[in-house]
Amino acid sequence: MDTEFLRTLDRQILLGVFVAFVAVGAGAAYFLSSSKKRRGCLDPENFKEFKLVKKQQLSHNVAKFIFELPTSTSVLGLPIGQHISCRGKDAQGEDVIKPYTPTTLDSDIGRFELVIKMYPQGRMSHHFREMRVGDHLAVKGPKGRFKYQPGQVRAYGMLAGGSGITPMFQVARAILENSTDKTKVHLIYANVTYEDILLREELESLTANYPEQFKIFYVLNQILRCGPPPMNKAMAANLEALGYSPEMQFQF
Ligand SMILES: Cc1cc2nc3c(=O)[nH]c(=O)nc-3n(C[C@H](O)[C@H](O)[C@H](O)COP(=O)(O)OP(=O)(O)OC[C@H]3O[C@@H](n4cnc5c(N)ncnc54)[C@H](O)[C@@H]3O)c2cc1C
Repeated sequence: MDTEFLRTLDRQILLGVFVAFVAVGAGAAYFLSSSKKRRGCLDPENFKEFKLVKKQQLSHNVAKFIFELPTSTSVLGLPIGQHISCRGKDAQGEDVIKPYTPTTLDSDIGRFELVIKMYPQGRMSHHFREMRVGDHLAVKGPKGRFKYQPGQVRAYGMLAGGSGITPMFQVARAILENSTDKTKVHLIYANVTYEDILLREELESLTANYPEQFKIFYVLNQILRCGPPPMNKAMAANLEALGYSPEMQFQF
């Protein structure tokens, strides 16, 4: 056989082997990095500390807390519809643990955010009020029974009051930002005053971006109720707990 032909063939084989190695290496690196990314930073058994890098006051009693993850490509690793347990100290210095739902998803890398409403007498509220940039928050998770599968239902009806909006926002965002998920979301969100509406801009931007899929109904000031007695009783108690005094409710 012609030696020139053989040399060309050798070069082609070598080039082929080299390209194959590069492709396999790149594939392995991608797989390792994405599986590492998917692993997340939470531990269901032990509290882990996350550094507060920004605290943004949104109103007199609501603030957004931004926590840093170990690297700029880390994800929290919280399944949709689940929450975390946060540990802090109350005004007496006693440990307190409460559930919170981040408003960020795993598509938000390197950080996670909490929007917290702080009540004057609240034990964990005290901890968040006192937190300063550079402090660490002890977090454990994931927690929760709700498991979301894209497209598992035709539509979700959601009922939220005050800070109860955070799990709804998390689920709604995950549905709407997934272009293959056509689930509709109808949210009724109750607050005492307009100023109390949490995540208002974020919710408005979801309604603007997904007008066919996401509908939100705000309820303010006065509630008109009608239903069977057990339902009326339960609604009255729940609404009062949300801050609607009996004068703000009317029962037909
Ligand atoms: C799954 C889940 C996710 C949650 N996610 C968030 C979140 O992302 N952001 C957030 O701010 N909260 C969230 N919460 C509520 C949170 O867990 C605490 O209940 C809240 O922060 C109050 O805790 P605290 O220790 O400060 O108050 P506590 O010491 O338990 O209560 C003290 C007083 O504060 C007032 N108070 C407490 N809670 C309420 C309330 N809901 N409405 C009106 N008055 C109240 C009452 O006067 C009460 O007597 C979530 C709750 C659940 C179950």
